[in-house]
Amino acid sequence: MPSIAGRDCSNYEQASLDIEHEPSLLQNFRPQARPNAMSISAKTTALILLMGLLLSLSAFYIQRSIVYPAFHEIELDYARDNIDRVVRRLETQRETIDFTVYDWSAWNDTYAFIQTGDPDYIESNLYPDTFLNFGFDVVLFLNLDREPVWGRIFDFPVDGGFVDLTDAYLDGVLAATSGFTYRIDPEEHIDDQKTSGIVQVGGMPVLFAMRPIVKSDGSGPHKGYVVFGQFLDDELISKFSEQIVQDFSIEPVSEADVSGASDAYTLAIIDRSALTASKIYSIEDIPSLRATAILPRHITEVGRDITFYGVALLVFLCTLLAAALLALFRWMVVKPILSLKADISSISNAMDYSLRASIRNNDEIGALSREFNAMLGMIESNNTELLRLNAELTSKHQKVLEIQGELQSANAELRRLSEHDPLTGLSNRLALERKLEQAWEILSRTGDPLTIMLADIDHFKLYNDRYGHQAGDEAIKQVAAILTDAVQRKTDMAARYGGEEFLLVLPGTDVEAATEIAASIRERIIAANIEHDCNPVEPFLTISTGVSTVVPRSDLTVEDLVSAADKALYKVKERGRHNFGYQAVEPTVR
Ligand SMILES: Nc1nc2c(ncn2[C@@H]2O[C@H](COP(=O)(O)OP(=O)(O)OP(=O)(O)O)[C@@H](O)[C@H]2O)c(=O)[nH]1
Repeated sequence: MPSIAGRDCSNYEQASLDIEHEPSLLQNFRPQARPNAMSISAKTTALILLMGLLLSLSAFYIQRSIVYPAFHEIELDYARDNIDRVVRRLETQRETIDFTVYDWSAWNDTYAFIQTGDPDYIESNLYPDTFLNFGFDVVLFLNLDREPVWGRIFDFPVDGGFVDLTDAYLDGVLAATSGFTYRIDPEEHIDDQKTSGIVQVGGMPVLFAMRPIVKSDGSGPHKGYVVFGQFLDDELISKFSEQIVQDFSIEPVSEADVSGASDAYTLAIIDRSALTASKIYSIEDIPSLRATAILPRHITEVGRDITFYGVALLVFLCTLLAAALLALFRWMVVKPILSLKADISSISNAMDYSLRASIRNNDEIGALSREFNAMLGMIESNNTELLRLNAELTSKHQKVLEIQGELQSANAELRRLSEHDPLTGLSNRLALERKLEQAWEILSRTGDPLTIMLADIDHFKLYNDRYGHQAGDEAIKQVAAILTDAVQRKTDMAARYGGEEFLLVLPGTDVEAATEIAASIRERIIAANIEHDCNPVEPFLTISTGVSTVVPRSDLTVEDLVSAADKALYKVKERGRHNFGYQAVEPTVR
């Protein structure tokens, strides 16, 4: 079992080992990139692209939901304005007819004419060029019975001539317009004694105005009616369209058609490039015509173009901005970080903590580099201190090992001294007693025999007396060597039992083998021929040996065995020495 010192020393050794391998251990802690790790560049690119996409979608949404509808609303306003212009043109024309009617109806000459039918009045005033100038197709002078005193229906072709259509249309126009006279209230002020409207004659709308014929000062009673009118034919509509620079068409409506919404606009989109705008033209609150214009959707097209090019420009600018931001980010952030990482990797690979990372920027990454360098400084300092401590520890460990070696030597020597006889080097009494107890216990279990031999030098007192005590010691050492050689087995033991007495322990040796060994010892002593000229037995040194063998059992003890050997020795001494004898073991009577 290793000593505590040894255990401590092994700990020191491990500690020393740890320090020596510190760099490689640090390498084991180097973080490994995760397989699915996403770089900052990729994340930033994704973020910028996402922001660009969101921005473009927002712009697209704003354009579609705010800008484009605003353009559409402007377009509708524009359409309403245009159809209003059409209606205003019709109204202006109606007012023109009415004003002209006013001139003719509140005139003493007309007042006289309607009563007399004076041909001079006709000759002087009612010639076709007059109406050609006005552009009026219908000219009626009606008496109070609504019968024409004079009436003509013309058509004025574009060549400047005129066509008399009186015969074809007079009755129709009369039938359609004469019913309007009830609208004129003669009790009203002269300015309000009027009516106007649109009637259908032969499928053609006629815009007309009617006033009662009074004197020039506006006094009555009225004697008839003046009706002027115009066919709202294609020619006139084209003329109006040119004047207001807006094509339009008209169609008759009745009150039932518009069901009270006489001024309502009707706007309908035809396709991407055109829409229709309609409005009811009412005269004296009576729905008369529906004017309809087909309008190009220029504003919507402009809005659509602005929307498209606006979003396209925004996407383009976003892309440019994203690319610029990304490049800037890579230059300002990613590149310095990669440079710092390269520095850290090379320092880590070189395991040289005296190296430092380059500080390229004076920003957060520069601050990070400085912090890293400061940490390297600490590691370097700690490393140096660790190396110093390690060297110190190693030195102390060496000393401990030396002391441990010395202690082990001393222990071994102590153990040897405590178990061996200093003169002969044989086992001493203490080791002998342990050996006997151990052998007795083992053999009592195995059932094998245990032999002991008690050898004693004959007449050794005489030897000492003859050759001196020092020579006696040498003789004792020689006999010890002979006995040691005689016992071959590892389990055997030769011990110094007393002054010139020796005890051999031979586990597993029976009587026959023991007898052979005893004889062999005797032969070796003879062969050694150690001079002892005052030995009464032989002229050389002799020994006597008592042998005893027993299979250890519970009713016997080691002392019984030793006692038997002692008896055997005693008998050999009595019989003249220089021999060996056997004595069986007898239990001690207790
Ligand atoms: N030189 C020396 N003499 C020893 C030592 N130990 C014992 N002796 C001597 O051995 C002698 C033993 O004498 P005795 O016990 O009378 O026996 P013996 O003279 O050998 O006669 P027997 O045993 O009867 O044959 C004594 O004189 C002891 O002094 C020793 O270590 N060295």
